[in-house]
Amino acid sequence: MTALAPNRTRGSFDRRLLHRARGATAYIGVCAALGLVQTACVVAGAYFTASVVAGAFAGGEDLAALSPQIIALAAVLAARALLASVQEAAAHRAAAGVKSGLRRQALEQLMRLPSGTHHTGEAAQLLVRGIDALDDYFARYLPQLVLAAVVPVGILAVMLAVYPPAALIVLATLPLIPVFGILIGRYTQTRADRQWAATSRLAHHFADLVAGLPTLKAFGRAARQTGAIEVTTGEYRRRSMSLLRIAFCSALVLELAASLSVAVVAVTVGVDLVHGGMTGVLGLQTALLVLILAPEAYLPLRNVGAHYHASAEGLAAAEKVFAILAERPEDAPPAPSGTPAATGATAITSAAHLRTPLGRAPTIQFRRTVFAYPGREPLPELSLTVPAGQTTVLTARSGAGKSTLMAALLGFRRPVSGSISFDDTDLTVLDLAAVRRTIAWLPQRPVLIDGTVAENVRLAAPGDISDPALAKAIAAAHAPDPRRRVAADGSGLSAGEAARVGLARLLLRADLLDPPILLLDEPTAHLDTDTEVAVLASLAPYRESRTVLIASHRSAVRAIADREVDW
Ligand SMILES: Nc1ncnc2c1ncn2[C@@H]1O[C@H](COP(=O)(O)OP(=O)(O)OP(=O)(O)O)[C@@H](O)[C@H]1O
Repeated sequence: MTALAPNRTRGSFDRRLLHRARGATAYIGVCAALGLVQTACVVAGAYFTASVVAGAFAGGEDLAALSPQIIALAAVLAARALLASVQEAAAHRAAAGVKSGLRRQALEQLMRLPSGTHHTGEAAQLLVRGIDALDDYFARYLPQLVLAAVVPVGILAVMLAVYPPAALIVLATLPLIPVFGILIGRYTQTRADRQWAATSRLAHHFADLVAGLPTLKAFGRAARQTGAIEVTTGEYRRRSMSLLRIAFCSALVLELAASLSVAVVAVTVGVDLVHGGMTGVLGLQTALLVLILAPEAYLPLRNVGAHYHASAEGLAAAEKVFAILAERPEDAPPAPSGTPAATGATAITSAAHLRTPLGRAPTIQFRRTVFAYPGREPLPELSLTVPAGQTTVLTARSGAGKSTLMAALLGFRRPVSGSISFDDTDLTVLDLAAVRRTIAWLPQRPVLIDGTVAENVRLAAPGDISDPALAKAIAAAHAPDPRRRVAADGSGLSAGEAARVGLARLLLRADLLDPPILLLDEPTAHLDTDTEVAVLASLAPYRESRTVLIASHRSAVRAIADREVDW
């Protein structure tokens, strides 16, 4: 699992997040509008507070005389509270929209990518916890970013109008906050990276340890892992504490810079008051207004820094999602318009098309096809014909590429050279979704979900599946009791039972969708001879008039072959 390290290169405002999601741009508009109203509220609140205090202390006004200002102040405070809740609601709406958009796009892309490209656990963590972390980005960080742009400008304008020296002091000291923030950020960058790496190592270590616990126990090595865990968690603790120290120091520095700046404003205002630069009720009111406004000018900038750290994980997750979205799927999109696939002239574009009026299943041809996995020697070149309507058994040695070949027919793998064709139409110009609908596939290790055997078999085809159809497939495959519970890791079933659940799925798919191609990868590898014979007998009617490709070394399977292929 890779750590979700914060985005270091693109800064904290990722336009792609806004472009990718409907409603997010509107949300920024809402934030800007609310920011303006909030600025007005800050200024109005300061004004009314100053006038009430100055009126009461310097002007000697009583409660009745001051009540209009007090009511106005209460209204301003209520408006601020209302704005905050509107802001919160808008933020959650926007975040929900962006998150579901990102999840949908990432899921679609993951389904287009070859299986195994991404670690399942990592992808699940990214799409669930990682993307959820964007809440902080939308609900806290972005609004503060907008406020940081609007509030100081509004306050400076008011200060410039009522007391220019304070405006100049704030103008001169305000940039210190982002400058200090950036300097501290740079300093913490490497440490934060190391912290993310340590978190990742710890997560890996734990996951591996738990998965391997039975083996470790069997070999009497479980106790020794305690030391290893101590080392990893110790490193994690040290790095966390060091990062926390920096976080506290950084907050202190920003706080100090803001406080000193406000103190300079306060001293200037105070000196002016003492030396008679500001006199009377109006003088005190102006002084108070400036003193109340000064910290408000620094506040949004300080908050931006604080909320950036909170939203870093969400940003990092978004970055990883964008990396996935940028990956080029091996199953490239269908051919551009004008090509045979697009016009439908010669292409296989639907299951119905494959079921030709002759009821003929396609001939599949691999011509000088070479497959290669990253970092591995390419597999040997292969030319092979799988004749229409016949059963071909692949008997090549283990590791020769039989499963790879089946994955390629489903579009999960692409040859680096050579071609694959269905009835002389190249796979690359076919609509992959349509091709997949024409195939029923039993992988070597059928994927299982948490649930009952029946629920697992029902994955064969979309839509409602009748109980009799389900029962027929389960019986034909000699699968276990449909009510039995299965875990996603296959526990609850033996390897042979799991294989028969996969076979029941294939048979059900064949019954419901009538695909003209069957691919079976080691269908009887874990079965005893009697069950194997029974299962192969059940398969016999399904093989008729279909192009069937089976990978197996078993003699009972080889006995049903019209053709055997080795390489
Ligand atoms: N995801 C992968 N990454 C790297 N190499 C892989 C991957 N999948 C398969 N290979 C390699 O490609 C080769 C062919 O694998 P494949 O599973 O297609 O063989 P096979 O003929 O089906 O083997 P078996 O009979 O043992 O199932 C093997 O050397 C295997 O190690």
